[in-house]
Amino acid sequence: MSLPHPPVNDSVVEFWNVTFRLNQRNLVSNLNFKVNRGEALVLIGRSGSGKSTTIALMDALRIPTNGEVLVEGKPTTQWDPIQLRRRMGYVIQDIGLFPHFTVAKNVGLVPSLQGWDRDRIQNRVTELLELVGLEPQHFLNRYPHQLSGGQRQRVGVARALAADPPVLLMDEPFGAVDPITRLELQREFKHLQQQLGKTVIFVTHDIHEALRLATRIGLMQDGKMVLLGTPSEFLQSEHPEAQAFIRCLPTPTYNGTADF
Ligand SMILES: Nc1ncnc2c1ncn2[C@@H]1O[C@H](COP(=O)(O)OP(=O)(O)OP(=O)(O)O)[C@@H](O)[C@H]1O
Repeated sequence: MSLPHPPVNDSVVEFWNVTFRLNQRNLVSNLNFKVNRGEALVLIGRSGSGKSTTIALMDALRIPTNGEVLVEGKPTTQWDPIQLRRRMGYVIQDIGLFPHFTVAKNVGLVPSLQGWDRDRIQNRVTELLELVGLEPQHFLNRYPHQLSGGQRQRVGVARALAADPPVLLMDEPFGAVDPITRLELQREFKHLQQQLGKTVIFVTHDIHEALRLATRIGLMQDGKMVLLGTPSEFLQSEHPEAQAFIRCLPTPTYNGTADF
């Protein structure tokens, strides 16, 4: 009789007692949590609560003062930073598209840096634009300034997905668009995440967004993670900071599960 396999450690990112200190101040302290493969962990918190710092610790833009951040089981300090960042697509609010590159060139940038041949890049770019809902023939040759904010955000998501990284780090990626487009982007993003099975760490200070997108929500306050749980656990929490966010919801009966 064969023995059962040992349990597989399926955490993609792990924080072990992580503190990051700058100018004699802890920007985050004693963070302990794991992000499982395929989950969408949403970090929520007020401005300045440490969300972006937590993300920066994942791709070694910040190195812990104490403790360790493991990515795929290896401390970020032991990763080659370039290899590490190739494992992680990064999307930020102010998207950072190159203004003098067309959409096609922006989206195909990482694959071309990785030496893919031209046809493969072209196919990948077309596939990704379709995936994020931008008709390739209309958008391939446009420049970022010829796009709306929401279209730029989509190009940013396509670019982050281009080399098929297993992890996506998204820091307020839908911040700069009107609420209708934002809802549309959230909907498409959720669909994409489920379809592609990516592990996503997503930062927001919008409670609606957190409830819509998260498999789990991590609530940050003053550099600490004060709550980590599913959306329904979050909604049931009596933590004062969770309550403060819940009060921002339009009706007390909203349960975060409504279709959108
Ligand atoms: N380079 C820096 N030098 C000094 N303090 C910094 C620096 N970067 C961030 N901080 C401080 O660290 C704390 C956490 O910042 P962080 O950007 O992680 O917060 P956040 O939750 O992402 O905020 P926001 O929602 O406003 O983006 C804040 O008090 C911020 O002022």
